[in-house]
Amino acid sequence: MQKLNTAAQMRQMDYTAMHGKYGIQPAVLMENAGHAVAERADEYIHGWAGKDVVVVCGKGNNGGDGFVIARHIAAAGARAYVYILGQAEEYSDESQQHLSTLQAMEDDESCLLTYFGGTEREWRVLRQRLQSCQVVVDAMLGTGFHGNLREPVSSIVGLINEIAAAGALTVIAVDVPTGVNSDTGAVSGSDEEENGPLFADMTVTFGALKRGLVLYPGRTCAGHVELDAIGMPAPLLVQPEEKPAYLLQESDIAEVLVPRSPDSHKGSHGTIGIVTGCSDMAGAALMAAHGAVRSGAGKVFLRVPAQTAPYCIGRQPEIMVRGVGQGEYFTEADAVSVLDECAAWSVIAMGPGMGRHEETKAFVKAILAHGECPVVLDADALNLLAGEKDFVSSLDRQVIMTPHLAEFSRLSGLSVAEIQEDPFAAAVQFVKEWRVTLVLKGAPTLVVSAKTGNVYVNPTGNAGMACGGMGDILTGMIAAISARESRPDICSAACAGVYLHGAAGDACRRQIGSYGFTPMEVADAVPGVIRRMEEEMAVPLLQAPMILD
Ligand SMILES: NC(=O)C1=CN([C@@H]2O[C@H](COP(=O)(O)OP(=O)(O)OC[C@H]3O[C@@H](n4cnc5c(N)ncnc54)[C@H](O)[C@@H]3O)[C@@H](O)[C@H]2O)[C@@H](O)CC1
Ligand SMILES: [K+]
Repeated sequence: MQKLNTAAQMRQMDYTAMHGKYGIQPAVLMENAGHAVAERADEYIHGWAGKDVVVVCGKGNNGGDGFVIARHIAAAGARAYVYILGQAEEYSDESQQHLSTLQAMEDDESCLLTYFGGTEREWRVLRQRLQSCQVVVDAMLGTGFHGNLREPVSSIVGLINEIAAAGALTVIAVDVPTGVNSDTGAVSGSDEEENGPLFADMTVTFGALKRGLVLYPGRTCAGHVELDAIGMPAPLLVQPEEKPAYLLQESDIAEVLVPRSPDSHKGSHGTIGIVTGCSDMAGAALMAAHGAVRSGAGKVFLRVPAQTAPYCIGRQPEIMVRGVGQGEYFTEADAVSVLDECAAWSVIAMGPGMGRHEETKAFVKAILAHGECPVVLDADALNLLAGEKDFVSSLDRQVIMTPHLAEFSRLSGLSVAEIQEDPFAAAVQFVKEWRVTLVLKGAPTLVVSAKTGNVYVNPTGNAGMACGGMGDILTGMIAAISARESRPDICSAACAGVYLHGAAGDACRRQIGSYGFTPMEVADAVPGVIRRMEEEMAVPLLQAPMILD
């Protein structure tokens, strides 16, 4: 797992490294940061030697990193044109130290400094330099940026974007691309185009990933992201933050998908009860069930309203379908027969294609109020439960809710814009109030643990998955994974489901293309993704065969 830090958490980490017990000199940390960018970008740009490079240095410590970078790339054979946006005396001590080293190199043709005052001539020369150079290093603003870009940074960003879009200019961002809020991924100038963020090809970030690099729209500005520890003491790199957030990695998923016991039987791998559907949405119920089957469920029972059953029976032989009651949708009276059998189930999933009838709400509440096994709630079950915070938060069972943005808006009472402004904060607050594990589906999907409040961000998935039915598959997958033999923690099951679902979507995109792969194809790709993980990772997910041929 990779930590996803805020600017405040980074400031604290930097402060502890420098002024706490570790006592690293500020100029050394900055040296390491600048050196890391020069080193890591070297391969990306195919070597600094012989290249003309514009390094734009802002007034803060991000600019100080730029001074270090200029020295290193000059030593590697580049010619560095350094544009300095602050006055020497405005800089921090460590930045001034690195600036004076650069100033001492001024006689050397490899490093040319310009204190940028914004005269007409300076703008003209900057434009010409950007047009004729091969690489630009963005050391304007890092974690200190907030709000909308001010001049002259705003126009410099516009100029770089314009020239990079037109030609062969590679943009390397230092820590965070200028104009991206490192906490929320919000970008400058959402309303005024001329004030927008910098679009980098590569970002080298320091100490920990920043949330703004994985949340949209910031993520689209960052390009290829590399993380460098810049010599931070190891305990600081791994120590949990106060409100932790993490980016999921494949190795985290392997911990959930442990090997199947060789003597296991279908009962060991979970009995999944999918209770959902209504007459005009039988497909959603079937897709949820198929998601469970393809995730390795031992047994999958599908319970649908009686009039939906004819559309489901016989469609997929491994799914055991039964119609409940007599109607087109579930009503409270139907709950008795489901409650009778669900004592034997490992998990219940409800919601896909269930419809929003008031009588169905009473049904959902009756099922939730009785029994102990975990429940996965999606789609219409969520729509029906909007406004039922007190009921849900008082339930004595583990609940996973998997809303997309619009469903989450209905549930939380926040507008979509309010959620997008700071999705981490909205998701964490919701979990605190509703006492459920939350899977907030989107780009990217966030998982928030009911137990700890920790946030996990999923890196897999693609825009080809933005179509009806994908969420239904995910519901079945999470249900099946939570019922595995290893009985993973409910949040781990949600994370594994989300990660595998996205990875299966990525496999479909590679094989079929970005348009037109189906939810069923994504489910069908899941076993292959697990097999690939088994082959590529050190952790075996399946037992070695007893007879080798
Ligand atoms: N010791 C440390 O704290 C270290 C910091 N490092 C670098 O320092 C950066 C953080 O430094 P700072 O806290 O000085 O912050 P920045 O350098 O990111 O930005 C601070 C400057 O940005 C200006 N600013 C803020 N919002 C603006 C806007 N909307 N338009 C125009 N200007 C705006 C402020 O007035 C201030 O001058 C990190 O991103 C990283 O690159 C690294 O050198 C590693 C060590
Ligand atoms: K930057």
